[in-house]
Amino acid sequence: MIIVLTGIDGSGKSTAAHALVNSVAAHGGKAVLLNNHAGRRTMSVLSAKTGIRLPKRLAEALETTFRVWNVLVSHLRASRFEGLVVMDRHLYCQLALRTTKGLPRGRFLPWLLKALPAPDAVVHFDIHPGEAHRRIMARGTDDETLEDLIAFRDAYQQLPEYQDFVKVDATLPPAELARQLEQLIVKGQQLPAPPAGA
Ligand SMILES: Cc1cn([C@H]2C[C@H](O)[C@@H](COP(=O)(O)OP(=O)(O)O)O2)c(=O)[nH]c1=O
Repeated sequence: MIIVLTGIDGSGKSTAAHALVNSVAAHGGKAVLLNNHAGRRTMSVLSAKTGIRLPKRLAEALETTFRVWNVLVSHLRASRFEGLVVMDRHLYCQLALRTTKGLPRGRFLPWLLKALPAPDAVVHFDIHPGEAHRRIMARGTDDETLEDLIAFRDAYQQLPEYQDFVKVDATLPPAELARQLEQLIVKGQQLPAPPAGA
């Protein structure tokens, strides 16, 4: 079973993904967490340190390359794993990021989404950008502006796939969020159909 977690930075995907995998393992189940990051945090830290800002298109092309590579490796690993696979981020995130940069979806990412095995569910962590921004500032490892987070949230909501995402309230206490995610897995058969073309 493959569960994909999406949502703007600071929405709590990584925290929930770790909690979910640990909880399944604690109950004797098999679960693995696969991270489909695009190197954005590393690039933003490098950019802040060096003062070098890559042109928008080049930065996006690099992110897409990292993202696609990680997604492909994750699906390869998932195909060899018997148990719950939790993917932290996926190609949907890149499609939303492209929108924030005024770029079209293009053909490649939608094609790849269709070609890859469909996740059993894409869970979207819904959060007010202001709260996500507060968390990112407290995390202190990277930097996102409130404006970028608002644009990212709006871009997710514009995705044609968004209507099929399973939305969860990301401001719930982590234990309650974990409980909801575990319920989703237990009731796997009752999950809504995966996003079209995913
Ligand atoms: C889930 C959660 C996370 N946090 C913190 C932990 C992290 O430092 C930060 C962001 O969480 P994180 O899980 O890293 O979010 P994402 O993977 O979506 O970027 O917020 C809270 O303060 N409260 C919460 O309820």
